[in-house]
Amino acid sequence: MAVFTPLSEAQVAEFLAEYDAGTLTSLEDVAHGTENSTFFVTTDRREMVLTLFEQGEHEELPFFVELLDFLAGHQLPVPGPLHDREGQALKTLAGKPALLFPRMPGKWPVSPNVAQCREIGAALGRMHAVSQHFTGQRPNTRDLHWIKPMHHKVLAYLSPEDQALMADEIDVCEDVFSGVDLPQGALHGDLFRDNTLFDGDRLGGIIDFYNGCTGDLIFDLSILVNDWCSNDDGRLDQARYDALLSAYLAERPMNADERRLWPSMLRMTALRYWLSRLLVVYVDPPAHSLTPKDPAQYRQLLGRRIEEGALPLPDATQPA
Ligand SMILES: Nc1ncnc2c1ncn2[C@@H]1O[C@H](COP(=O)(O)OP(=O)(O)O)[C@@H](O)[C@H]1O
Ligand SMILES: N[C@@H](CCOP(=O)(O)O)C(=O)O
Repeated sequence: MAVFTPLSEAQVAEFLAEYDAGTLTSLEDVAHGTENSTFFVTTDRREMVLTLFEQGEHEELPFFVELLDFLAGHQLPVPGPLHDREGQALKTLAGKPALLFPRMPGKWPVSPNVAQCREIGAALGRMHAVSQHFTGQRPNTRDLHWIKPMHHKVLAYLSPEDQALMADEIDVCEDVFSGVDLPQGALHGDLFRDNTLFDGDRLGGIIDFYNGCTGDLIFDLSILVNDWCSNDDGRLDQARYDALLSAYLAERPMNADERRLWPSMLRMTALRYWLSRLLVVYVDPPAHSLTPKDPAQYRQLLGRRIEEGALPLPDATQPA
């Protein structure tokens, strides 16, 4: 997808004059944004990314700014938004809410290797160790409170077996998670490979925090593991799984409840993406022409997590 709101160099030069970020030397549309208009902006001093918010909940943007400010302030590899000379990060450009970010190096890892899994596991562990102290609040908009009512919208499109699987999984989740208080903190909320940038095996940055929220830390970790450590057939790759989790646990050990509920959380977030992808395909397709992500991939992943059963966690004291 391309840019939805085109910008001229003159518009961006005038916008940049409000920051202490140098003089515009080049402006480039970013072709592969999916929801917002994104531009690479280069000045005589630095490289940046300009985002115009085209959709979504604009009233949520101050939360994302606060979260990114907090994480960047703790030296995590995230693009902390630039603030203008008045101290404002969230601005308006071409009538749209706008944020300017530092440009992080690298590209997203299509087939992540063990070293990259170790790196992202450690980064999320460090992020969660500090994000437990973040004081902002935004409830998780994709947890069981969302899954349960939304699943009714897709049942009609599923085979009888899949209808039963979805309903049974929701019952299992309600049963195992009820009455348990898992460690909380700020979450990325969608830490797929394509929301990271790697320069070789070095993590350049974690981007796209627009699913950011507060909630169960292992919700975030299980999204990461399902996407980064599954093979094409949905089975977990043991080496990537061990590397990612050992690195995470070395930064933020899990408590007993988290260890016990870990296999259930992997299943719940597989269900979450099976459902969100089904909703995109059948119920609420995007206005613009995007190829929807395949729900069947996460249906398969859920089946694999069920087959795998009580997955052991690696010992954080043993380097993978
Ligand atoms: N801070 C950044 N540094 C480098 N590249 C970025 C940064 N932010 C976004 N990008 C690039 O722009 C693309 C689109 O950004 P993203 O925030 O994911 O938009 P969308 O929500 O529209 O998909 C990303 O895939 C990435 O290539
Ligand atoms: N990474 C997701 C896409 C974003 O999901 P959403 O539910 O927050 O819209 C995927 O691979 O499905």
